[in-house]
Amino acid sequence: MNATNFEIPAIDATRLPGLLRSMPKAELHMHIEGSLEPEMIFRLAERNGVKLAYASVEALREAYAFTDLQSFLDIYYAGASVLLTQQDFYDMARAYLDRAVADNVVRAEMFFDPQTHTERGVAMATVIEGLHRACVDAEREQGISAALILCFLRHLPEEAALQTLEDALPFRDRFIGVGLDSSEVGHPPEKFARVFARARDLGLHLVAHAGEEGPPAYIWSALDVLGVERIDHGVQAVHDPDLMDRLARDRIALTVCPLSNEKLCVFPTLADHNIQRLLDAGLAATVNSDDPAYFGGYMNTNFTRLFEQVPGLTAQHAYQLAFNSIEASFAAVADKQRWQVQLRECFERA
Ligand code: HPA
Ligand SMILES: [Zn+2]
Repeated sequence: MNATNFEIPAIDATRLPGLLRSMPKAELHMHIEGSLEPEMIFRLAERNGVKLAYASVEALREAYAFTDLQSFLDIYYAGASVLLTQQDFYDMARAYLDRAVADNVVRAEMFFDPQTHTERGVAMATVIEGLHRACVDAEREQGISAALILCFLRHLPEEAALQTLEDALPFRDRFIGVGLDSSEVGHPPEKFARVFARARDLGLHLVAHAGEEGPPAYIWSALDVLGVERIDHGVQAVHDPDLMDRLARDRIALTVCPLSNEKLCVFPTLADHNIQRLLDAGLAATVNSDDPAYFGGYMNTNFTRLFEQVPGLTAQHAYQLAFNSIEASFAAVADKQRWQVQLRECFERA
């Protein structure tokens, strides 16, 4: 099914990797703390006098052998412990936005986890002002449109999320929405009903991780209890035909993360990924990098490896994925229309 009404011209398969790289795209699911490369972790640890549990960049990288979400999160939170000053948050976000620009990402909506930092004594202002300044400078100097989404850690109580939202309100104009991340199983979306209701009253966009490792029921409650506009991951939806119908009917975007799913063993191999099934059922699936420094690649690596490994994916799917990402972004309508024109021209030229 094609929700764009644009049948792309016949494209030689050898041109597909180049197209995947050059097409304009939006990244809607990436955790800025997950863009900390081992080299930067060591540089910041030295700058801030933080002691690391690993002797070298190589030793740290070797520890990136994950069996599930929790095995990753343990290392991810340890890596984030080197972030202390506003400059640290700025440097991390500028480095990611540089990589995004190189991958022809025209819009980046970046998750950040304030509780990971405020629990260590870092001020909310330090986190948000550093990240925000990076967005402003990247936009001005490189033309990328960048925005922030504040995520609550779901393994912590809802009271902590409510307090985090209140603490962030002096910076209300610095982020566009709220999300829900960290350990999924055992922490269903409905645990956060009150804080999402409060965020909605504040006019914030709402998203949540659901159906990464957790069951379809978590996707239903993210939609019907939290009222989210997009589902982060959502790949477990295929186990519930009624849910598939609902997601297709309402064009609820799924922000799918192929290399993340491979590294966290959500699918046995990348070739087993169900993204083609999602797209062919008319769901607004998108491709994203999640935690690019930990999972083996940024946006274009996610696209090119996915299309190398999943045999049925075509140029029409590539167009649909990029179209969906722009459509599902929270950017201004005029910007979205401009990027969709650029996308179409990119395929017409190919
Ligand atoms: O993939 C993820 N899932 C849940 N929480 C996360 N925090 C960073 N990455 C992830
Ligand atoms: Zn994620």
